[in-house]
Amino acid sequence: MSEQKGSVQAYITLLINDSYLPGALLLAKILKEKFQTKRKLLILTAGVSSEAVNFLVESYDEIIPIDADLLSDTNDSTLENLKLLDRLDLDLSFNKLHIFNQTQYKKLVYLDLDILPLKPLDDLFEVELKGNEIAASPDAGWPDIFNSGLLVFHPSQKLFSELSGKLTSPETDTTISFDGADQGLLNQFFKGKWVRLPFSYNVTFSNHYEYLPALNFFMKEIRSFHFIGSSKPWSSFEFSKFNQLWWDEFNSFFNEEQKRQIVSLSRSGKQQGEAENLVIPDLINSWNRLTTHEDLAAELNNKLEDIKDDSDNAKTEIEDAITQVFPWESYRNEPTRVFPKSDSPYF
Ligand SMILES: O=c1ccn([C@@H]2O[C@H](COP(=O)(O)OP(=O)(O)O[C@H]3O[C@H](CO)[C@@H](O)[C@H](O)[C@H]3O)[C@@H](O)[C@H]2O)c(=O)[nH]1
Ligand SMILES: [Mn+2]
Repeated sequence: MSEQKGSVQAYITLLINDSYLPGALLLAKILKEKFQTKRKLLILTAGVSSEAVNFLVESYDEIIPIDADLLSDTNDSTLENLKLLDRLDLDLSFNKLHIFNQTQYKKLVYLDLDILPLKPLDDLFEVELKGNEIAASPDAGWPDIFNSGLLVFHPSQKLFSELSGKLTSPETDTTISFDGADQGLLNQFFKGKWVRLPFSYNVTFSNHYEYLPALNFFMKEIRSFHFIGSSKPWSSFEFSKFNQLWWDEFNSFFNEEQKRQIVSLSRSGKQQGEAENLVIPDLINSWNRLTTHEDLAAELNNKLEDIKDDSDNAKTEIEDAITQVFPWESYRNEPTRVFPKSDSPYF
């Protein structure tokens, strides 16, 4: 990879309040320190506290403030769709459109802050795009569309104005965004211009539906996990082996004092809409407690003790969680390239 290439290509992400700060800091650590990327890391910010910015400057090469009001002009139909999705917090997600306006770079890889890379992602910059094509992985919820948490694209003034123009256009119905957020808008806008990346680059999964045999079989291929949904690993102390994977990484990069500060900032960060209801009063205490596998095992054992009735299912579930040894280590092997070769079996 030449120096010149590195200077016109960058990773970009978005932070629109302090509540996603833990994700922003971990993502940067993983890309820079764990996977040693030479690409620059950019972060678009709006409504972020100065304390949070102090943390960001240590990890990101450029902090680019954006005008959050520019694109938050959501109409009634947008809000109706967000209600249907039960994600009123995504009202601000149209700010993601600002990534298309960063024309000082030729090619960008956008990552959501709830993405945990498990392998290097630099080969995404090699994806070939013609004209205004966009590369992304299919969404687990509806695989005929792409998930907008990981995107490869060429920024352009024309693209940005066309996309932002959609938000203020007189078409106020679902022809703009079928889900009321950026994913719907981008899928409708880039219809026919989507370069389909393997699912393994952006594994969107749900705690309610896991296709475990596939997960086991394709484990070594997984490049990143995406913690979609309103509950993020840093905002929940629910046990899941996936959340634990995020915490293991977070704990490996930050000391107790840093964690306390980052988590406190995140907790006091403004939450949007119904997300406020998800704030659990003693979350910080739980975070502080549940920071190692041993703590987690102890916590689960306590829960097990607490189960007095004979609710066998719940008991089995927790026992499984304690004993299940998930072969995470095998994720850490070197990845095999699966694109841009079009004869790849994963296309
Ligand atoms: O309070 C917030 C909310 C969002 N974000 C940023 O916006 C991104 C998108 O929000 P997220 O909670 O990650 O959305 P998802 O749960 O991943 O939901 C899906 O739907 C969203 C709306 O279409 C898309 O933006 C996502 O890529 C898609 O995965 C985040 O990663 C952050 O970068 C913040 O900084 N603060
Ligand atoms: Mn996301």
